Amino acid sequence: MILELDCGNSFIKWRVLGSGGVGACAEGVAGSDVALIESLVALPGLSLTRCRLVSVRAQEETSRLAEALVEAFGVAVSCAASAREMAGVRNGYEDFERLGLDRWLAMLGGFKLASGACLVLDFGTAATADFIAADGEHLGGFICPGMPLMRNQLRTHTRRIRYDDAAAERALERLSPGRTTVEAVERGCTLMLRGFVLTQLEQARSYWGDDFTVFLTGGDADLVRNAVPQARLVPDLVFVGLAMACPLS
Ligand SMILES: Nc1ncnc2c1ncn2[C@@H]1O[C@H](COP(=O)(O)OP(=O)(O)OP(=O)(O)O)[C@@H](O)[C@H]1O
Ligand SMILES: CC(C)(CO)[C@@H](O)C(=O)NCCC(=O)O
Ligand SMILES: [K+]
Repeated sequence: MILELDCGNSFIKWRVLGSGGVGACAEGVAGSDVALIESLVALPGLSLTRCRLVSVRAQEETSRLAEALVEAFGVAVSCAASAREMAGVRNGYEDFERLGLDRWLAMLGGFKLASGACLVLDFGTAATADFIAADGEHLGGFICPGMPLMRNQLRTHTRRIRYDDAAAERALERLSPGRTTVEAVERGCTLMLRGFVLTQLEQARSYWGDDFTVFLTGGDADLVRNAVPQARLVPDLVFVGLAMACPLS
């Protein structure tokens, strides 16, 4: 069994691939290293042979997690690393090592699935967009605050914006102008994300006409889904790229 981890800024997304190969036999989202290991230990019949991970966290934090995994499960851990070029995609950053590894892997996965020009949109702690041309050249991308950051900035820097998660979820059943604070904030931030998406689409059309694939990924991809009906929602796009960047032979 192979353990795969996507260590984002807020959560660790994990899944265990069975020896048969197709599909995950377990998966989840953990808020910390300790919570991750607890969830894994609780899995009946877990017998890990390998582990591969991608992290956008600090080097020391990532090493600490890798060591904890070695200690808990005795597995070798392989970490995705930056590259100038891989699987036909050329990293477009001036300094290729500065490009977030989650973005890089999602790009590798997207380009493989599209076999052509693609726009990769990821909605996590940050919202990101990356443009990959049909010849594999990465034209660059954009980074904005994602839903959790927008919402928390408003909560932190105002006195009268306060509400709980359940109210936030209810508020998103519609996107008409809010008549309560929670509706106004949740719908307003959602429309910001949708506006971001529409602007990226315009830019992609100016490069490639209609000849490109849009990918949506990340925990908040559902919030913008209706704005791009033609998009492919691929929640595990980073994992698709992770398998390409860390093949386990
Ligand atoms: N099962 C889930 N567990 C945790 N968050 C979820 C889940 N489903 C949707 N979300 C939402 O996804 C968002 C977090 O996105 P995601 O997990 O893709 O990224 P992240 O780890 O926070 O950050 P990064 O962008 O660095 O990967 C949060 O706003 C959260 O509300
Ligand atoms: C932008 C995030 C936070 C998205 O998870 C991550 O990819 C990251 O930390 N990137 C480094 C900065 C960059 O990509 O330019
Ligand atoms: K991410």
